[in-house]
Amino acid sequence: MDTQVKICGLTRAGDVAAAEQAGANFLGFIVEATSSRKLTLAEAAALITGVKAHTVAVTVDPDDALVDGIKAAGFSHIQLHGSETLARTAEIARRGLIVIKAVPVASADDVTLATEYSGAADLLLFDAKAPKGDTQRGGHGLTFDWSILGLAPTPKTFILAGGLTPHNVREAALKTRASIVDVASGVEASPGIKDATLINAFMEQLRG
Ligand SMILES: O=C(O)c1ccccc1N[C@@H]1O[C@H](COP(=O)(O)O)[C@@H](O)[C@H]1O
Repeated sequence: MDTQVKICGLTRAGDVAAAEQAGANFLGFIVEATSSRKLTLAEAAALITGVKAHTVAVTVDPDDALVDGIKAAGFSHIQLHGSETLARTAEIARRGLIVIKAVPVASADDVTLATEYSGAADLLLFDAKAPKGDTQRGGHGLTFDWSILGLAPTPKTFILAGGLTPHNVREAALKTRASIVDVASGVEASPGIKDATLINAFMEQLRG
């Protein structure tokens, strides 16, 4: 299976090395957001030095200064995991980063709505909805009903996130035909602290 992998919420150099060694294609860092995995931009920038995989700065409603800082720091991608409008997403894309727009999914309508972002963002990421009242916008380890993605047209290339683990990643990839699968909590010992054994198991299970 040639599904690509994004390992997200990295906070330590050793975990970055373990993810790269395991063959992750995208490495994600939560920047300046309400998160148990959050880093300052300077901390995240230090972690991507020498990294060969695509580097993703995960943000929630970033302002222009943060977007420009992320570009200047050398990240290839920015992930928008907040309430960015279509216009704001297009505006951010014009600032020169590859844009991933995250969309919470609970119904076919959410998928239909998400595809409106296809023209503005380079990639769509489907994630589970955050629990009500939780200020952290992602990384909850919650899955959503993957069959929903079959109820509305999806782009040919998209990212599947939300509660993926070594135990369910193969089934998720087969059922959704996602081009990229994304994991944060499913390969962790605790928030932001990855477990190399789980990272390797995730890759092995996906590859079958
Ligand atoms: O992980 C976080 O702390 C986070 C905070 C704010 C926005 C997004 C965040 N994470 C993203 O959520 C998905 C799903 O995480 P999980 O695998 O269910 O734990 C993750 O891949 C990040 O892109």
